[in-house]
Amino acid sequence: MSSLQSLRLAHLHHSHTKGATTRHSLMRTSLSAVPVIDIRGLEGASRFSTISDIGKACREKGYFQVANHNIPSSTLYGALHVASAFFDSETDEKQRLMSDDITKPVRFHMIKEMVIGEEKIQRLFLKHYAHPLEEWIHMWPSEPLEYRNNMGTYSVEVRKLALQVMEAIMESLGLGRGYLKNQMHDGFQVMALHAYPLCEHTNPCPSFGIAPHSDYSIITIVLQSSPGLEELDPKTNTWELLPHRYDSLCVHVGNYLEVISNGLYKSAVHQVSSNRDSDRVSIASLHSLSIDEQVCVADKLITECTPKGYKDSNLRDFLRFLPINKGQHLQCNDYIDTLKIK
Ligand SMILES: O=C(O)CCC(=O)C(=O)O
Ligand SMILES: [Fe+2]
Repeated sequence: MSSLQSLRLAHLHHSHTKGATTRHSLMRTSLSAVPVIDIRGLEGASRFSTISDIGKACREKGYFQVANHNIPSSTLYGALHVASAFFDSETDEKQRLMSDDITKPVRFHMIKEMVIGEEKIQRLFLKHYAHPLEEWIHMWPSEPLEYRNNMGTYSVEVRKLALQVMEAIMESLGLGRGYLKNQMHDGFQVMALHAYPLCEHTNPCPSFGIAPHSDYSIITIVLQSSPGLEELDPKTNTWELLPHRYDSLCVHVGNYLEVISNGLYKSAVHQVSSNRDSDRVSIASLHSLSIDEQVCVADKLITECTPKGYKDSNLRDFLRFLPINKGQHLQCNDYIDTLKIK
């Protein structure tokens, strides 16, 4: 495939609206403010300065883009292509995987809204567990035919990158390279795929992609087919539109990294605005410890001046928390707020 421009979701040209009241109408800052980490710097003599740059980005922003990772463009495009093809297809697979049960390891969901008495698709969503791959891949969509192969290849590659980044993050916190290494190797990976239809409304577009939220992960790595992801800059309280480069990936500090770091690295609050120029597909890969493994504040980061700020918790606690909070979309920092020791 030569270009992501061909990633069109032709039949999804529905408008998607959500109450403008939920939208954070904050100013956007310039594109250049999003930190970019050249991940090759982790090899060799520049490791120390790269780790320090990663630490600064996590502390000051909670997000950064990764350049020069080893994931081939063909793997990125291949994953976006099958994601798009799945959302675009009319197969029974969607029906088979459709569910409101958020505890299912593989789940397809359609978020619809009433717009002037008419039901419109706001967003399509497919979630699947991804690690260990052999355990889950047979449950993934079997159509399009290349889905499992392309998405499987990407999930393995992005996990390697996530492990490399998490190791560097632990080092940046002064916890050492081996901190939680085995637990992260045995950890959990879930992929959340989204398709956002084109917004048909004229400016200002009243519709909304995903409301502001933070992720239930240590880190999340997002791949997007076109711009739309916006990050809340905690210092300026403004939204930054993530610049779109075809082969760059965005890393978010997730709720569990906020816990481990005792609040030194805060969860990235992000949202997706509606698309006025094109349909959009994204693949978020969420990485955390295994489902029953307790995540605790690192002992080394608990001091007299910085007492333990978060309760111990695990992913299963989060899954239990979701249904009582309507299950679909957490707003901002709903979950992490329940873990804070006040
Ligand atoms: O569509 C995106 O870029 C972001 C998706 C997201 O925030 C998520 O899956 O948690
Ligand atoms: Fe997210």
